Amino acid sequence: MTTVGSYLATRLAQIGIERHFVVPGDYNLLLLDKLQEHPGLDEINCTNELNCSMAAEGYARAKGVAACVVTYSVGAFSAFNGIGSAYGENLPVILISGCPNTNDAGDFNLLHHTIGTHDFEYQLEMAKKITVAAVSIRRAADAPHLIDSTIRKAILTNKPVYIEIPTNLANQPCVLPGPESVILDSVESDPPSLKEAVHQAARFLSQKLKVTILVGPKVRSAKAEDAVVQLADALGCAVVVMPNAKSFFPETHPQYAGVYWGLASTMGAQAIVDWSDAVICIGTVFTDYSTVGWTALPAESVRLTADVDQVQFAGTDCSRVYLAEFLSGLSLQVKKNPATMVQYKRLTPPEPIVTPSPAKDKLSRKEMARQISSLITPKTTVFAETGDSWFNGIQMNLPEGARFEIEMQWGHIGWSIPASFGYAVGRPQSQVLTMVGDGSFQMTAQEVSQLTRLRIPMIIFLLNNIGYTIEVEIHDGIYNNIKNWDYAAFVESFNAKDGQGRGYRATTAGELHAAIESAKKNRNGPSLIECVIDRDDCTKELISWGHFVAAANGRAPKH
Ligand SMILES: Cc1ncc(Cn2nnc(CCOP(=O)(O)OP(=O)(O)O)c2C)c(N)n1
Ligand SMILES: [Mg+2]
Repeated sequence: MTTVGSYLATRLAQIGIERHFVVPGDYNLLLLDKLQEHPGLDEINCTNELNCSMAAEGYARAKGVAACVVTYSVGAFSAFNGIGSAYGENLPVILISGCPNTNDAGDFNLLHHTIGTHDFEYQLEMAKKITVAAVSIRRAADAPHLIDSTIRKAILTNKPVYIEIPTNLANQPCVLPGPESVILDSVESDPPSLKEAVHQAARFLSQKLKVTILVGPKVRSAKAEDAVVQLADALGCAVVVMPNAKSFFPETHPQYAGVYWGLASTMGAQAIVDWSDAVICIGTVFTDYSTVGWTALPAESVRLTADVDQVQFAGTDCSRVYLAEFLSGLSLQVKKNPATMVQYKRLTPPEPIVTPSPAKDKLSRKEMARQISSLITPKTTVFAETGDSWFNGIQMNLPEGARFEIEMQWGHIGWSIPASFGYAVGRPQSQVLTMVGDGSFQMTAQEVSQLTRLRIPMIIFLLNNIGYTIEVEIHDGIYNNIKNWDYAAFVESFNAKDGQGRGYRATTAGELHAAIESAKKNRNGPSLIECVIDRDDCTKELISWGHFVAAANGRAPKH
């Protein structure tokens, strides 16, 4: 026999979690003890539950799955925000919340950390809306089945789930876990559907002259990145990626043709998609933001959509066809069709060389982006926060192996600080560079203290343009003005006696260069470099993007 808490700990370790993110509360303390007792798990404290859930979201980007443990209501309500992000970003995060003693409902007790009624179901009902499975364990005997079935749903769907454990059950006895295959076994495509999908897709493509592959964000969660390369090699066509799929196809591949993001695209990418008579949309998600207010969306007639478990195009719709299997099967049936790659090379001039600014020059956005870009190595992971950081990041070229993380679906400003922290915990071998605006930073800044605590050598580029510039470009108003902070001093305030965090302020090209050289040497803690930029010195892509998003937001009511 084991206990409910130890059963959960075993399952979390079996799915690959080594660090779980927590904020303690009296409803989860016994559970935290049980998790910490497991030799394969180490808890990571966070400063609040919003950051805890975002750190788990970031850890899932690094490790494929994550868990965060919070207390009832006052903790879980904040954590729901990170769960929303995990849902939108296709990340299996397991939200675990303590909850009232199983006797309290029946005893008609009123309790702390509740809304002050006898209803203790509301949190579970809320969780059902933002997860693919939400369970409340009311008896120890039910724990094994509920835990296994809920965790399996997260693994199969790459979506978040919710498990609620009463404060008096974590230490109650239950049976030992069975084989891990019960939660980890993969699922295969339906063979006749797979065969039909591959056959019809090969036929559709054989009738096309100008084929392009468009890679979307779901290729990561579908574990299909290698299969995309296989299909690209078989076709020889141009391959473009959506902004939230940057780095999910190697930018050093000879057929890489850039980021397709309407007017915010990298050079030549939009033109080649517009020129194509077939666009293989792999794991794509077309939203108002990713289509620049619906101005960049390949026509239905040219789209062959290959989704996580479905293939759809003119006259064909096949379900239970898993993405990696479909792409690999298709790569064996298609013929070379390099037309779009030939055309891309013809219509795309070589990248303009950005010359370094003289050291004494006032720091410009362009010079900041140039210096950050030059830091990226195969071991780098770039985090780009909502804001002009998105547009700066999209334009940066990535060497083989470098990764790029963006939260375009949920778009919670401040995500990048806790998420990059969680990512760095999951992938300590990466050098994480985070680009975050001043407005976003102010949302979740205190999580930098955990980077100091764990001595994580992250470099944070804080783009200080004294305001919400991305909002300004959508629609301006006094609400886009924010209080300035002394960001360098703020970060060093977390050192207290023994921390090694460093803060720098760069107002010229030379100061930025010097700050970067110092930050590279600081291997015992985070380095934040505040880049002081003019409020209006933003990318031209943000200006165009903001215009079209504002137009989409402003469409007159139809009825
Ligand atoms: C939690 C949350 N609250 C409000 C918003 C709306 N929003 N989106 N972007 C912003 C401004 C971001 O400003 P910064 O981080 O300074 O970025 P830039 O100035 O554009 O570089 C807001 C206020 C949001 N995206 N997420
Ligand atoms: Mg700003």
